[in-house]
Formats: sequence, structure tokens, C-alpha cells
Amino acid sequence: MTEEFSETAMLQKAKTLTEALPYMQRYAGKTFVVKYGGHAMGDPALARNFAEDVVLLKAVGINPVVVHGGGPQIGAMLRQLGVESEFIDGLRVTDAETAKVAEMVLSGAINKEIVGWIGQAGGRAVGLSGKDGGFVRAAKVRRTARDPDSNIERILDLGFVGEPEAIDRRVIDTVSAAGMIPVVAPIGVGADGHTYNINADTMAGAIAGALEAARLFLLTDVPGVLDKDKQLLTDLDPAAIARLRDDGTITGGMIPKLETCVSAVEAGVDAAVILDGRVPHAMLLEIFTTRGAGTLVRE
Ligand SMILES: Nc1ncnc2c1ncn2[C@@H]1O[C@H](COP(=O)(O)OP(=O)(O)O)[C@@H](O)[C@H]1O
Ligand SMILES: CC(=O)N[C@@H](CCC(=O)OP(=O)(O)O)C(=O)O
Repeated sequence: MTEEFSETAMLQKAKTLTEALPYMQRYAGKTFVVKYGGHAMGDPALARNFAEDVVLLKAVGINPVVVHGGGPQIGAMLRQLGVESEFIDGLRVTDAETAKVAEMVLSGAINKEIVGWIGQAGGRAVGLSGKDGGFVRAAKVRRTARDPDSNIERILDLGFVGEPEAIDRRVIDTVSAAGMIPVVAPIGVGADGHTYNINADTMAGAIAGALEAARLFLLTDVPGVLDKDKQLLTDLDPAAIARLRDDGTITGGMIPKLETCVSAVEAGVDAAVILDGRVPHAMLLEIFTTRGAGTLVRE
């Protein structure tokens, strides 16, 4: 008899399944928004695991909504085209040409790839961007920076970088109610008709808020939020996050990620979790077992 079929191994498997039962009962009918970051997408085996996890959530009665990124992939395409890209506070400064490339990479290549993986895992996914049904109206992001010498505040122009200002949840609800899984690219449309490039974390948080989701998962390429000694911070609240930002512990892409967690929990999402998307089935372990992983943000 192989180890896999030994009595102990079988009992262990059954125990894991029964351990999942109270979580399945608690979460049935709830909405979970899952943000799948561009850095977590590289490995095809992990992508398969991710798709299986999402399909399993749907199969046990949870409504998963996937919002994806693709920052590294946009960067690679811009480099191929010889277009320079600059980031301010983790946001890509987006001129008209960059907006076109971002839309092509996000709502074209990446969106359909994820729809395909979910299909392979036995689910039915519908790919959307915020332009479809006009469901994400974007407002231009305005940022300022204070000059340390003169103390004068300057306006920074990020171009066509948007943030969701209105979300029509009916588009997502319709897809979910039909037994399908919405897969959303972080592109919105302005009242001016322009295409806006939205940071994928921001998009996921806003959608989670609009759907009154029970959980927002942000899958990335680090174990969670790390302190200055690279130790995992397992629980954070908005006040602790403000301190980490002020003392420079969090930088780059982690800034919009945590801003997103704060606005999501303030908008009524029960909890937001930053998880390591490089760990196979990280999301299933977080949801259905007592072994929590990553950083949990609550009010
Ligand atoms: N305190 C911190 N803890 C963990 N990661 C951090 C921290 N500060 C900055 N980061 C950076 O944030 C990155 C995750 O954000 P981002 O690159 O936008 O990922 P994604 O593409 O998955 O959204 C990490 O790879 C890391 O380089
Ligand atoms: C405004 C802005 O920065 N938009 C992002 C959209 C993609 C994204 O957020 O992807 P990740 O989650 O993989 O980083 C960008 O252009 O890179």
C-alpha cells in the first residue's frame, strides 16, 4: 500500500475536509473579492492552483470575483515598444499611449488568460473591464507633493490614472447569479469618455466595498506585510498602517495595497488579507483551515 492510501493518510484527508465544513457553512452565499497580482502570475502551475481555488469557492456556494493586475506585463510591453514608464507612490504615470498599452495588456491578454485557466479548472468565467456595461466610472487621481525646502504643495499630474468613483454592481451580480465567475481588468471609463488605468488593488478594494464583500484577498509575491526586520506582521488596523507608512516600512506597491485594505474595511468589508500568491493554494488554506497566513487587516 502506498503512503497516499494508508489509513493515517486517508484519515488526515478526511479530517482536513471536515475541518473545512464550518467555514463552508459560514461563508456560503457571501462574496469574496480576490485580487490576483501581476507578480503572482508568472508560474503556470501556480496559475492552475489559483484557478482551482476560485472554482472550488464557487462550487461550495461562495461568490468569488477576480480582479487582476498585470503591472510587470504592462512594463514588459512598454519596454518592447520603447516607451518609458515612471511610478509615483506605486502608481504608473499614464499618458494616452501608455493607457492604450495598459488596456490592451490588461483587458486583452491577461484577462482572457485567466478566463481560460478558470475554464480549464471546470468553472465558467466571464472577462470584463470597468468599461463593460460602464460599470466602473473612474475619476482622475489627484496627488500632491510638498516641497521639503519651500514647504509649498505641488500638484502631480499622473495623466490617465483613475480611481473608481461609481460602481454599478448589477453587472457583477448578474454574472455571479448566473453561476459564472466575473474576472475584472482594472480599467475604468471617465465621465469624459476617456479610458483610465486603475491600480488593480484600488479596483479590487472598490469592488469589494460596492459588493459588501465578506473578504478581500490581495495575492502578491511576499508573505504579507513585513516589518523593518523582514518579519511578517500578521494583524494590522488602520492606525498601525498609517504609522508604517510614516516611518517608511511600507513603500512602492505596498502603499496602494494597504490604502486599499483600509478603505475596503472602512466601506464595510469584514476583513482584507494580503497573501503570498507564490504559495500553492494559499487562499484555500486561509479560508478553510485554522492555519491563517499573510497579513489580516481589520478596523
Ligand atoms: N513592508 C513591506 N512588506 C512587504 N512588501 C513590501 C513592503 N514595502 C514594500 N513592499 C513591496 O511591495 C511589493 C508588492 O506590491 P506590488 O509590487 O504592487 O505587487 P503586485 O504586483 O502583486 O500587486 C513587494 O514585492 C515588495 O517589494
Ligand atoms: C495606475 C496603475 O499603476 N495601474 C497599474 C495597473 C496594473 C496593476 O495594478 O497590476 P499589479 O497589481 O500587478 O501591480 C499599472 O499600470 O501597472
